[in-house]
Amino acid sequence: MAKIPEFESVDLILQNALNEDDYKKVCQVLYGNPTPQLEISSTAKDLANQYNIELKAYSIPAQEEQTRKPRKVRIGLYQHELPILACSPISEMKDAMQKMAKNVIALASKIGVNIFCFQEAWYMPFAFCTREKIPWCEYAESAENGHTTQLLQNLAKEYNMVIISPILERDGVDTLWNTAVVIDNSGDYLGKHRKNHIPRVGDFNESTYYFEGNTGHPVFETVYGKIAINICYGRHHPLNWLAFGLNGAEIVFNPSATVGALSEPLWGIEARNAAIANGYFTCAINRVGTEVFDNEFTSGDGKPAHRDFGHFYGSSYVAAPNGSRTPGLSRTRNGLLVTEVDLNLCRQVKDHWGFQMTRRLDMYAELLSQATSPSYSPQIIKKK
Ligand SMILES: NC(=O)NCCC(=O)O
Repeated sequence: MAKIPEFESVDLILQNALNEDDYKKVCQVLYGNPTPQLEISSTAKDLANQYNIELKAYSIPAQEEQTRKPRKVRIGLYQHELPILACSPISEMKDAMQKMAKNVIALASKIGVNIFCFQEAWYMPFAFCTREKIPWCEYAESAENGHTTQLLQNLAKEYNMVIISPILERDGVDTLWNTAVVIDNSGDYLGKHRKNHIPRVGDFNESTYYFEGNTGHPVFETVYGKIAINICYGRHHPLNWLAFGLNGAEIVFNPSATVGALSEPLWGIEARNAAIANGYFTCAINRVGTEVFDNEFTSGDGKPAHRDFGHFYGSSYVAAPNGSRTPGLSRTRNGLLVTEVDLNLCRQVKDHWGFQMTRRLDMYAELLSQATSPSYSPQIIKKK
């Protein structure tokens, strides 16, 4: 049966269906305060066209303050499909990915990006659905000094950019992890975070490849702000988001790989809700395209075996603590989303809403510690 072509974006459907005035009203309700477009130079536009990258740039402003200067930071999120076939030789895939990384980071630098983040396991096919170990485990690298980290260290230094690189990590005793490496703007390795929550749902059963992370909820202090990474499936866990907030994050990145049939209705909600609840910016980045493998696999759901996972729907976006968000990138194309945020907005929203002041952590801490006990009995009141 012929596949129905993927539509480009909900945004485009709305824009085409509504007149300008109605579109503005709908956006005000759906997206919150407007996120004005940033000007992009013709050099950057030409480069984006040459690389076939959708390029969008917005700003999320804050109010001017009397006692603090604005803290403007440009965030770059890059979503992409595989540049060559999923089952191509690993060295060819890595070469193609490295070339792509060099191009897109050079492009990001032309728009003044300060912090750049790739999607989950960005330099490889998302092959965990196959449950085959060979060759996919061969993609794993050292977080501290693997080839990918080394390449990005050079680029970070060249462009004075903090780079977040989500990889498949192989540690010194051959344990694999799903890890985000943080490289600072001078090109130094700053640290890493390992994915805390591993999905076991349908084809997203990654548990045979790597363990639940053991790095807690680190926040990385960079010259551009305090940043953290909540990798993919962790976005379904509100306490995971909370923990990064407790440690002082101002921007939390959610590098992901997820498909439409599974999660698309949740996509626009979860990272945005986390921004509102925790008083920080969130950046949701998803893969694009359909990755086809040589060998068939099943999903353990009684349906026929298949060779692809489904369509990774892109739609990367940035959400602010006041609930406003940028439009999403396309569902079908490689894209670079640049968003200029003023980090002062975090405290302004905290002062306005008082969510942090009113949150009763002590009450929840007590409940959570009781709920982790095997003798926990839920507090239910019944009619006698
Ligand atoms: N990579 C990954 O964690 N995918 C899970 C799918 C989802 O959470 O939407």
